[in-house]
Amino acid sequence: MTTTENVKKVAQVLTVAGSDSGAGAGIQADIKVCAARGVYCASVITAVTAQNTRGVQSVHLLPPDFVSEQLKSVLSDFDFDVVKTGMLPSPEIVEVLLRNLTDFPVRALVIDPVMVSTSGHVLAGSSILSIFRERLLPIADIITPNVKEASALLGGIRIQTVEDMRSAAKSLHAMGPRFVLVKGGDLPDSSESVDVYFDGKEFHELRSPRISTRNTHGTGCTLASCIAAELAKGSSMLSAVWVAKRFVDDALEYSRDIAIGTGMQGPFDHFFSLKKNPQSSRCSTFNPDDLFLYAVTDSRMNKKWNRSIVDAVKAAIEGGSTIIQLREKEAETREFLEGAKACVEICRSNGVSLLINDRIDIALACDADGVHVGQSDMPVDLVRSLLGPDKIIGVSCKTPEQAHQAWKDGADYIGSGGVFPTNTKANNRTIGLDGLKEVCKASKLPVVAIGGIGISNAESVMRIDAPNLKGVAVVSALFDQVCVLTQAKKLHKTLKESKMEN
Ligand SMILES: Nc1ncnc2c1ncn2[C@@H]1O[C@H](COP(=O)(O)OP(=O)(O)OP(=O)(O)O)[C@@H](O)[C@H]1O
Ligand SMILES: Cc1ncc(CO)c(N)n1
Ligand SMILES: [Mg+2]
Repeated sequence: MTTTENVKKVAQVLTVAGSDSGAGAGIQADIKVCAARGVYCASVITAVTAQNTRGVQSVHLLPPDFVSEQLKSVLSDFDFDVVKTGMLPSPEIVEVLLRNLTDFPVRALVIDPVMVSTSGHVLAGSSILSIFRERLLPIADIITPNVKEASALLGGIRIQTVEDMRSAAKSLHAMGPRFVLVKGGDLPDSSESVDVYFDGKEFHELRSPRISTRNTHGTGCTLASCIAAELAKGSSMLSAVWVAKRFVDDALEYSRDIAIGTGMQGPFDHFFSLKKNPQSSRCSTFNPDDLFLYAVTDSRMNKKWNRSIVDAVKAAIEGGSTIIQLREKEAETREFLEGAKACVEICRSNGVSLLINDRIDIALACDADGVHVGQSDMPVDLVRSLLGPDKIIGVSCKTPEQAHQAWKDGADYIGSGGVFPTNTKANNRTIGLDGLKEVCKASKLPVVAIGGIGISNAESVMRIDAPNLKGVAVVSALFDQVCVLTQAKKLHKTLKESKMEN
């Protein structure tokens, strides 16, 4: 027994699912995901499968009474934030789950309606459909069917396009869950992996390039468990879904070429973040491609155009900005913090990272994704020790020496400029395209160009032919304008066109 003093609450998930002896999917995947996301995971087993990378050889259902015993044991003892379900192989097992959830109400319920394994083996047959539709879906916070499962729940309709996925999500929402995510991992002929999210009013399409790998066994279980873990830590639903999508994406990318088992469907590594950068055991989720269209806010410009920081950020994101930096040189701390918190919420719901210029204290207080510092701000190694391994740190560099130091100190990217003269920063030396090229050549880190860049000259910057130049950062080109949205869209288009030419 513990006293109520000095107790530390740990986010807790309960997974109710089947065991996969190959450990790529099912209970084993769920526990690994939660551990990787810093969340405790208890497990109630509904069935045991004899399964490997070649397929499912055999399935053994646990007696419903024994599933009920397990549920009672943990639900009466633990304080779960979220219950997540995977394989629920019979109506009797769904029935005991429903009964236990009535006896021990939970805060959030994530339902992954597992029916068929990727290898084609039936894990839960059509006998579960009516109890799912009538009793389980109506109490779910989110359901995460793949296209085949969505089709089965809707009586066998055809789902072959993103448009079909949107209408399926809408029909499934009408069955009662608060949110629906139809996963498109198995959609035929697509260069992208697209999931469709519907909240009852709005749709979001979560897109990522399809990763070419055999190691996709367990993507569905992983996605749903990661959503559950993020919800348990207090995320909003859309932000949990985005984090989960990125987690699967990063895990697949990291595990693209690993070889476990001899079959067609290998497992992937859920602990990629511990291994990505062994020297420093960093587990950054930073994606250098996010530097593509980097929007930097400016308090003076917002004042001039009578715009709140929140409106500025919303418009920049809607126009295609891929990362946001708040640079509020003149704002009072209290006001800046309030604005920053609101912007963090907006950015999270859109899967866009938010950085704070210079102010480590604000970044910590609003739980921003990272900071950007200049050469005369706090040194990068000290920033890293204050922010910890997960946050993004960018640093401004004008010379190859500074670029090398930034890498040694543990920065994630470099902002290099001013490339062209600018009014935003007084007395700032311009390094020109040649200076930018030199920094890129010397840098082991990804680089974003900054300083006087806009629609008219963005192409010349992107053409310097440096593989680590990932994009441009802009201030006036977006925010010293009548319409931020229009300018962001135009600049995004220009950048995309120049990228395709390269
Ligand atoms: N090759 C891939 N590249 C990138 N993302 C992928 C790929 N395959 C699946 N995903 C993503 O993985 C997540 C799970 O989707 P998927 O449609 O594969 O679920 P599932 O069929 O339930 O998976 P499972 O194999 O566990 O049954 C989705 O976010 C999907 O977009
Ligand atoms: C036990 C189990 N649950 C879920 C899936 C779906 O990936 C699987 N293959 N095995
Ligand atoms: Mg699945």
